[in-house]
Amino acid sequence: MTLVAGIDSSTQSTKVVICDDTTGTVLREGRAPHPDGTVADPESWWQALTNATEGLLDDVAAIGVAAQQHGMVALDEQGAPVHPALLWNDNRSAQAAIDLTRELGGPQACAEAIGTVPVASLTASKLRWLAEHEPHLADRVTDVLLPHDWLIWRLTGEFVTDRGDASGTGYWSPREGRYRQDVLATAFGGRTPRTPRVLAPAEAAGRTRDGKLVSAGTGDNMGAALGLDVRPGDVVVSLGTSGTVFASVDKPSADPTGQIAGFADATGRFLPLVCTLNAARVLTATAAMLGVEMAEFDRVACGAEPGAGGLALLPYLDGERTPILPDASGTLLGLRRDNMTPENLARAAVEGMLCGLAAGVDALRADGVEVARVLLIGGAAQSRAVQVAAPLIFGVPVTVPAPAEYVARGAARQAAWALAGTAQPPEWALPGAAELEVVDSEAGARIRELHHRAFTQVHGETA
Ligand SMILES: Nc1ncnc2c1ncn2[C@@H]1O[C@H](COP(=O)(O)OP(=O)(O)O)[C@@H](O)[C@H]1O
Ligand SMILES: O=C(CO)[C@@H](O)[C@H](O)COP(=O)(O)O
Repeated sequence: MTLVAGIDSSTQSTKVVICDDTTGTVLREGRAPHPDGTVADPESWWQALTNATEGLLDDVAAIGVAAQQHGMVALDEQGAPVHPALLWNDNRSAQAAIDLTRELGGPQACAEAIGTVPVASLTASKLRWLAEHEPHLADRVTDVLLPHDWLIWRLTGEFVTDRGDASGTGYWSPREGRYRQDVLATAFGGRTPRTPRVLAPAEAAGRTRDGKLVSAGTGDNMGAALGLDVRPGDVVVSLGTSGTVFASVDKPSADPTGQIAGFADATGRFLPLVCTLNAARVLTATAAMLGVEMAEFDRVACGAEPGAGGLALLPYLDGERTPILPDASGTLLGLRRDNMTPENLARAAVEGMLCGLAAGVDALRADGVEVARVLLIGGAAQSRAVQVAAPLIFGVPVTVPAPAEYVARGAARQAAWALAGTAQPPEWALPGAAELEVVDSEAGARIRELHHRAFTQVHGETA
């Protein structure tokens, strides 16, 4: 049996799976936490990767790495970061995104050029922030990498990336399949640092010092799409640190409203994606406020009726990316003496988080994406309260794949693909799944309406 490793270096932790390359069966797993925060020393990812893979890689033939998207790793001539990496969830670049959008000719021109209207998360916005606020550091930058590119560089010594992660920079065009040096120069005050070579989906990045093949790697959402083998009609909702909604399609998106980021995927297709800043941590923060563990939180939330007695939580605890409200905070509306219970509050947290993602499903549908079912993954997909509320709020059948690290599985599948050198990735059967049917679509519609009214009341119709 040949073994392949998949590594997911996401916001909160690094996860590793060791799989059989022909079936995808997971034989061993590892994980290690990342420090909290919206900036990071890339060395902390390397340390976590080293800890999470300890003793797991000896008999592995190939390695794939998927990581959190967009993070700005700006290196000097010696290969040292000139500034701690600014992560996707760091909002200091919000004004830079607005300025960059204007300089590039407005939202429509941006969507056409780079597939996405810049928001604070994009690497291009972060480079603009660096150029404006730390010009002496910007002058020293020779290479700009993303988190997965940096890890691949540490593993192989090569400066390479893939089209999936490149499409999240804001200076690589999914439609044209090439870097837009003009956009990079505009973002970075006329500077044009080197960018990593974009590999084909099954191309290898290189080898580790001890001879293991390393595949191109990709962004974590592209990794999940590969790990789930997403098909037409499937829309994935991932409830990790971020909440993401995405699908695999054959044409690039160009949404001038800025809701949908028109990314590329890791197979040669496209991955329109809506991303919220507030997902699993809305639940953990609410649980902490109620003074309960997550298992108890689920029990409490399931004790409330759909609609949480009229409570609506707009869960913008870390600001928000979609809708574009980087400076927002959370709002709880509808409190009365008779509905002010822990049960309703817990349920409102679940419903508020899911309503933001349901708006993302609507946006993809409006963009022409077929929505036959939602595939629910990520840490918070394991919450029973989430599983109860999700079919109501999404209004379509929800499939919860067996608990697994799907980003890491996608990275492992890419490694197996690079090893095989075949035209298509290996067929890996998915482990079992729970199917959740919509039981009361009227209750779901009422919850969506409650949140829409709450949103309009606080942020206006067009925010
Ligand atoms: N049963 C659960 N209910 C709610 N949240 C959960 C549950 N299990 C894990 N989580 C949360 O999921 C998050 C981790 O999800 P994950 O998809 O691994 O995130 P990321 O990939 O962004 O690091 C953590 O915030 C964790 O607290
Ligand atoms: O910025 C995005 C997508 O555009 C995020 O989805 C990041 O890629 C972080 O992912 P998680 O750590 O939440 O999985």
